This record gives sequence, structure tokens and C-alpha cells, in this order.
Amino acid sequence: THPMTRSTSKTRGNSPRLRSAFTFPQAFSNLKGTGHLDTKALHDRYGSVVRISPNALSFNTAQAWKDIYGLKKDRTELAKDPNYYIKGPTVQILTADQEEHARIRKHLAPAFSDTALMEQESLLNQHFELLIAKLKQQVDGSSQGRVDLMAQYNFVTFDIISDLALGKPFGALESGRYHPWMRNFFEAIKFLGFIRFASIYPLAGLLFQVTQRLMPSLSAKRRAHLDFTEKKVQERLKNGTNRKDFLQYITERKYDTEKQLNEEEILGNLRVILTAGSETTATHLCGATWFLLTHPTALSRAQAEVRNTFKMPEDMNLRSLSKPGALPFLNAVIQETLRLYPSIPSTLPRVTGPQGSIIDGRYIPANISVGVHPWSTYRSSSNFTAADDFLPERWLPAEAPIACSRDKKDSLKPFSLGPRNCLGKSLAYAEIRSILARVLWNFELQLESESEEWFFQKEFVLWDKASLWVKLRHRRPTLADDVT
Ligand code: HEM
Repeated sequence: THPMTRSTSKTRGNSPRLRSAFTFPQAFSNLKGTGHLDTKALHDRYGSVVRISPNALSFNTAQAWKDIYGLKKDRTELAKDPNYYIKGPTVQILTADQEEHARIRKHLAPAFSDTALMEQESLLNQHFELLIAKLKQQVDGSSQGRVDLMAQYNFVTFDIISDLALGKPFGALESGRYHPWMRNFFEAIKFLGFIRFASIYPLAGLLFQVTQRLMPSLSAKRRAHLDFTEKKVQERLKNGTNRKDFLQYITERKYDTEKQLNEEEILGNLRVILTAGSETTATHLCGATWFLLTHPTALSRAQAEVRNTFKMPEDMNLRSLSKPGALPFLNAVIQETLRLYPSIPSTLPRVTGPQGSIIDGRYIPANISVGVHPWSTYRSSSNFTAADDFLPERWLPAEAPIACSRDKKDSLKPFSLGPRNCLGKSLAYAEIRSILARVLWNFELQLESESEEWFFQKEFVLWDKASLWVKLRHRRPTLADDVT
């Protein structure tokens, strides 16, 4: 452990001077897209709790995850930090306060149950298969298998989520192009750093609003962006369907009619799901692929595991892919990627209650913004041995290097925990396993040289990813293929 990690409960010992006095170091860090590195550097220097701005503390331990995000014994939770989770005109699951959140989550949850997932399988399979078919076309086509997998993973995950949330896919895989809604979304990510900056500096925020007003094209674009989802949801509600999409579950279960989600609330929440459930999954797929392609032994092993487990591509389905004990190495790769390349690398902040809170054994006064910083936590040597190394074996009890037996596995919470944890976790795992397994089964893969440094990215709440250029070839016949 770093000597400062266990240092003290004296808050001053964990307070870098500039950070304690001013908000600008944190604001600039966000603006530059280096927040993950800067916060990690502070943790490395000051230990497991550090003041990152006058009113905000960052933590990096398993216990802090529980204390900040878990449900308390008295059934209360630390509120989401209102300066970060800005409420819009419609209540929605991410920003709602505790009571409203419980109501919304109760109505959305059936769409994400294990039963729902199994019922959605045939819909999901169409997209998985289309992805593989399109990749095969590119191997045979003029690009000779040179493919931007980042785009392809975006296409498939956004197609899936739009199919489930809006009743129709964006059609990105089919057309091989970003749908305008997706293009707007990715353009907006670049602004997230600035928006965070603006939320700390009202003057910058004001300027931002004024510029938006002065640029009709920008606000027209925003309107079109919102209109699109509204129109789709209205059409879907009007026409009805037998498909097991999200709306089917949200509208068929009648709890307390007074507390039903109204149409506006349904739309607001579907919009959240549309973004929460697409980019995060695509990001992880890119990360796992990049790690495999830069670690050839792991790539061969994952590939052999998938190909030996499934003789025919039709053998891959949600049940066989998620069977306990199936694909242990691929699952270890998935976990290790969640650790080294968390789709949401920065803190999702909460505020301490009116009486203050005990976090990681320390009393923290009332109304302080607190959170666990995933990037710092997952790369801290106080939590993981060889924390910066890609070592999927650490997740395999029989093979983990002895040094890794001290890993604090509980400090990895990529889907958060407690009442506000990720509702789409099972769907995310299902998509990730299904897509990675199919890609590894069907193709030989090689990283193109311009993507060797792909991993080193800026972070604006989400990662500012570049294209991931990969050379794909058809699967080489194996001895087993010849025999059978
Ligand atoms: C690798 C993929 C994913 C990761 C790493 C991830 C991570 C997270 C995290 C950390 C949160 C907590 C947010 C907070 O505290 O404010 C969250 C919430 C949420 N996620 Fe995911 N997510 C993923 C995929 C998905 C998918 C596929 C869906 C749905 C289709 C989804 C739907 C949601 C929803 C609805 C919430 C809000 C839950 C609530 O507030 O009760 N996520 N996710």
C-alpha cells in the first residue's frame, strides 16, 4: 500500500492545497479530458480519499463503494449530486430523487428481467447475425477485411437498443452508416467536458446557452434529435406489437394505476435507456477487442476456447453462452476489460446527508459531494497487483498468479451497486458475450498499425474513442473442421 493510503483520518492530510481552495483545477482537468489521469495521480499521492475540489471528495476503496452507493440500514440512500445530475423538465430514472426513482424503476425493471432477456433473444440474434454477415461482406469486398470495429460495434449496439426502446432499429448495420440520431449523440459527447466545465463556471454556462440560442442550426438539430425519438415512441404506442420490446413490458404490467408512468415519462426514460445502453456496451466491446489484439496469447486462448466450446455457430445462444462454467477465459477477459477500461471512468457523485456520513471509516460532514473514482480505484496498486497490466488470469481462481490472491476484487463495480445500479447489466453481458464470441469464432483478427495506440484517449464522462482499425480474415480451417 501507498504510505498515504492508510495515513489518517485527518482531512487536511488528503487535501492538495490548490484543490482545496479552488474549483478551477478540477474544471480544467474535465475540460482537457484528462480527469481520469489527474484524479488517479492525486490518489497515488494522497491515498484512498482525496479532496478534488473544495466541496468534493474522491474515494478508491471497496468499502467506499458500499458506503456511498449502498442502501443504508434505515432504507435511505445518499442523494445523487444535483450539480452533476441536472434535472430536466421530465422525471427520469437517472436524475429522479429516491421516491420517484423507486416508482420509475419498478415500472422499467420487468423489461430487464432474466425472463425478458430470454424473450428478447430472437430479436437480439437478428442483430448479432447481421453484424457477422456484414463483416463477412467486408472481408470479401473491396476493403479486403480492413474494418473500423468501433463503428461496427456502435452500429450493432445502437441498432439493438433502438429496436428494443423505439420499436425499430436505427438500421445502422444495414446501411453501414451512422444514423443522424447517433451522429448527434457522438457530437454531443465532445461537449460533455465543456458542459461539466460550464456547470462549475456559470459564466461559461451562460456563454454556452447564448451561443446555442444564436446558432439556430444547433438548436434546430437538438429539436430534431428529440422529435425523432418522440415520433418513434408515439408510432410504436399507436401501432402496438407482439414483439417483446421494452414498451411491451412497461405498458403491460399494471401496478398502481395512479403511479403509472405517463407517456411523457415513458418517453423521457426510453431516451435515457437509449444512451445508457448503447455507447457503454460498444465501448467495452472495443476495449476487449483492443486488449485481445495487443495480447496475442490471450487472443489465441480466447479464440480456441470459443471454437472448442461451439462446434457450429448455431450452438451459440444466450443460454449456452452464459451457462455457469462456459467460456471462463472469455469471461475473465470481459472482467479485466471492465477493470482496465471502464466505460464510465469518472465519478458518479452523491452528496452526504444532513447528518454527514461515515465513508470508509471516516466521518464526512453534511453536504459534501462524494464518490468512488473508477479509473483510480481499478488501477490502484492498493486494490490490484500489477494494476496496469492486462491479466485476465487474475479472475480465474485456479490460475491467478499468487500475487493476485491479494487483489481486492470487491473494488471492481463497473455497474455500480445498490438501488441505483445498472438496470441493463444482464443485457450488457449478454450482448458483450454474444458479440465477442461470434467475432472470435468467425474471424482471424489483426490490429492495423494505426490503431496500436488506440487505447490512449481523452475522457469527457465517456471516452472520446477513435476508429479501431482491424484486419479481418475468414476463419482458418482447423484440423477438426477437416475431419468433420
Ligand atoms: C458495459 C455496459 C454498461 C455499463 C458499464 C453500465 C454502467 C452503469 C452504471 C455505472 C450505472 C449507474 C449510473 C449512476 O449511478 O448514475 C448504470 C445505470 C443504468 N444503466 Fe447501465 N451500463 C451498461 C449497459 C447498460 C445497458 C445495456 C442498459 C440498458 C439497455 C443500461 C441501462 C441502465 C439504466 C436504465 C441505468 C439507471 C438505473 C437506475 O438509475 O436505477 N446500461 N449503468
